[in-house]
Amino acid sequence: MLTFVGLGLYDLGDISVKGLDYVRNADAVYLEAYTSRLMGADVSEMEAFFGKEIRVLAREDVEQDPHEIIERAASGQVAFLTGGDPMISTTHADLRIRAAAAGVATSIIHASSISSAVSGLSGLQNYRFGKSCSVPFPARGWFPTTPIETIAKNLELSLHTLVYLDIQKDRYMRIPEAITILEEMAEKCGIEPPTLYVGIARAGSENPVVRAGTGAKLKETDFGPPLHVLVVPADLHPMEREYLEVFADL
Ligand SMILES: C[S@@+](CC[C@H](N)C(=O)[O-])C[C@H]1O[C@@H](n2cnc3c(N)ncnc32)[C@H](O)[C@@H]1O
Repeated sequence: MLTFVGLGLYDLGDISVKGLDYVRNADAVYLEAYTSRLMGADVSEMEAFFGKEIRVLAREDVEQDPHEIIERAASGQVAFLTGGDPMISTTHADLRIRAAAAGVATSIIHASSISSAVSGLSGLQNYRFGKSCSVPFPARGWFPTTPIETIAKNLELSLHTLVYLDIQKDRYMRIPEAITILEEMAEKCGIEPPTLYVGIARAGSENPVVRAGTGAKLKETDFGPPLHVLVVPADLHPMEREYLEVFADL
């Protein structure tokens, strides 16, 4: 059995009781740490908490060569851990399909996700979000503008945009850098940059920071350590505005 287990948003207290029980009884435990990270616990703390050795997976281990995971799941109980909910904004649908094709049973143990936490922290209504996008760290000769195009299309439809920020081996994109990149993308595409953002840091922790305002204001705001995420809101419903005034310093 291959079970996708969500770790939730921030630390070891965020896994469900069902998830914890499964991991503690698993024959093998893998951790996918490239689409999201549990910033409030490192791998050795997780190993001590679960009482299991954990193998940390690189993107290639999952997307190109998942045979080991599937083989072990064919003969035992395998836990595949992911930050947040395991099936939100990740590529794990492919792994589940491959396991099913190999005749291996699969299941999902869900957990809290950044995609729902943003609504609670910002007051922006869940049903008003359009397509989400991700801002990658620019690389030499590579500067895609799809994120700002997605935001522009959502704004035309009066929909909010959830903007995920890039995670690389040892670096995490932060809100001020993401806003600067979005502004450069807007200039490159000849469109107006967004006039309002909501920045959220460390959702799920005891001290998440949530601030709403212009790009200039948020670039000057100290959001503290990662993970960070952004929302570009469309026109605000009066209740959404009031919530941002009360809880996000709008
Ligand atoms: C691709 S998404 C993966 C989402 C994850 N599977 C989930 O359900 O929460 C990862 C991105 O979401 C954002 N993110 C995830 N957890 C976060 C948190 N606790 N606080 C702020 N941003 C977070 C970051 O921008 C991060 O790069």
